[in-house]
This record gives sequence, structure tokens and C-alpha cells, in this order.
Amino acid sequence: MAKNQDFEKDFVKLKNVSKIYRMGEVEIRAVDKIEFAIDKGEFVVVVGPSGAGKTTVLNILGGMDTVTSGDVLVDGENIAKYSQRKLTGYRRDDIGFVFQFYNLVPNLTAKENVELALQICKEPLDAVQVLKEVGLGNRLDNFPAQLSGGEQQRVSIARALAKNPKLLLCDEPTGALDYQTGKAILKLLQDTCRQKKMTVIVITHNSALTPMADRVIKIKNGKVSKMYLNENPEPIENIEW
Ligand SMILES: Nc1ncnc2c1ncn2[C@@H]1O[C@H](COP(=O)(O)OP(=O)(O)OP(=O)(O)O)[C@@H](O)[C@H]1O
Repeated sequence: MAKNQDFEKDFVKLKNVSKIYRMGEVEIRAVDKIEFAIDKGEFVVVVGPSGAGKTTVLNILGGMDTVTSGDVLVDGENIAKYSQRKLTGYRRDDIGFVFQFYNLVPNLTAKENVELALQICKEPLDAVQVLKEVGLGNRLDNFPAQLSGGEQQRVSIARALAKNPKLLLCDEPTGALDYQTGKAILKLLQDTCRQKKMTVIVITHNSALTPMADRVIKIKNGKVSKMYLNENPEPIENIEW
């Protein structure tokens, strides 16, 4: 992968970021002075046990949650210092989110689900074009209930990609899918990263998936326990788990 150009380095950078939830007397450090950086166009896998803080980190990066302290730099902007109003714009224009459950609107077709999301963002791509790219060119007018789980997840990925986001954030995107379908979705995410030079961050609890990533970030107890780069990331097809 052609990297190491200065402008692509540290596209995302978390500096000394903490997120503390206070529940009465109890203090939960979901994220504890975490630090890491990601270059532009990388395919990143975030792994760690349940409760390690993975979702909290992703939600902070996506502007869905705020930090207790620390700095969150995305494309040179410190979003930790954003007002609520600026964060709303950031979520709308700069972030594509893919969740375990697809969150499609049941009474809208695949095409309408994507178009709906595009109504609120600044520089959207063409909904039909993106649906074709994710392999759904012949399912544009189907409702979610007429699509398989994998196809519904493709719609939700198209919905996120059509926003032309700076970051594509995926929280357990294959959690509700069977093995083969999950693999196909991960392949789509890896291919998208390569073809669109999109920065893609995928959370998983499955450490067998780490060879597919350019960068692996292991999180434990709200901190990075290990981070490394794979010189030669494996195509998903070659990974078995
Ligand atoms: N809104 C909240 N209020 C209180 N505690 C929270 C809240 N959100 C998360 N936590 C706590 O913060 C810690 C980290 O949670 P988080 O969901 O980020 O972990 P995770 O690594 O994504 O886990 P999982 O793989 O199970 O989803 C957990 O102990 C969790 O209970």
C-alpha cells in the first residue's frame, strides 16, 4: 500500500483520551488515557474483550459520544473541542457508521433508505451508483424484509459510503451474520478501503480477523494493550476462523 506521505500520516489521533461514567458513587473508566494514531486510507481492526472500551472509542471518533478529557484529532481538527452544533455537522458530513444491526427504515426500499441519509449531508454520491458498487444493483426497489441479512448490511454500508465520509466506522458489522455472509461483508469493507482509499475502522471481538488489517489496535481495560502494522495484510478469502 502506498503510504508514508506526510499529509496521510496521523489522519486520526487520540491523545490522552479518557471517558469516565459516573453512576452515583461508582466511577467507570470506559476509556483510560488512551493514545493511538491512524493513517489515511488504512484498514484498521480494533479488537479486545467485552467491556474493553471499543465501542466507546468508536462512538467518540464518530462524534456520538464526548470525551471526559483529551484530544481527538480527525483530519487536523480537534473534535473533542467541538460544540454540539459542530459535532452534528461532523456526524452528518464526515462520518459513515455501520452497526451490527442494520437500522434500515422498513417501509422504504433499498434505494430510498440510502437517499434518505443523503438528504442531510453536504456532498453525497449517487445512491444508485453506490448500491451497484456494493452488489445490489438488482435489488434497488426491494424493501428490507425482502433482503437477506447480508444484503441489508450491504444497504447500510451503501448508506454510509454514499455520504462520502472521511471515516467509515464499523461496530461488529458481521455480528448478526453467518460465517460466509460475514466474510463477504468484510471483503466488501476491505475492497472499499482499497478502491476508495477510505479510512475504515472495524471493531471486532474476533482476534482471528487481525491478519486482514493494515493496523491492529488491541484494547484492554480502556487502554491500548498492543498496536502493530501488518506488512502484508491478508485478503479475507485467505482467513479462516
Ligand atoms: N453509557 C454508559 N454508562 C455507564 N457505563 C458505560 C456506558 N457505556 C459504556 N459503559 C461501560 O464502559 C465500559 C466499556 O464499554 P464499551 O461498550 O466501550 O466496551 P466494548 O469493548 O465495546 O464491549 P463489547 O465488546 O461488549 O461491546 C464497560 O464497562 C461499560 O459497561
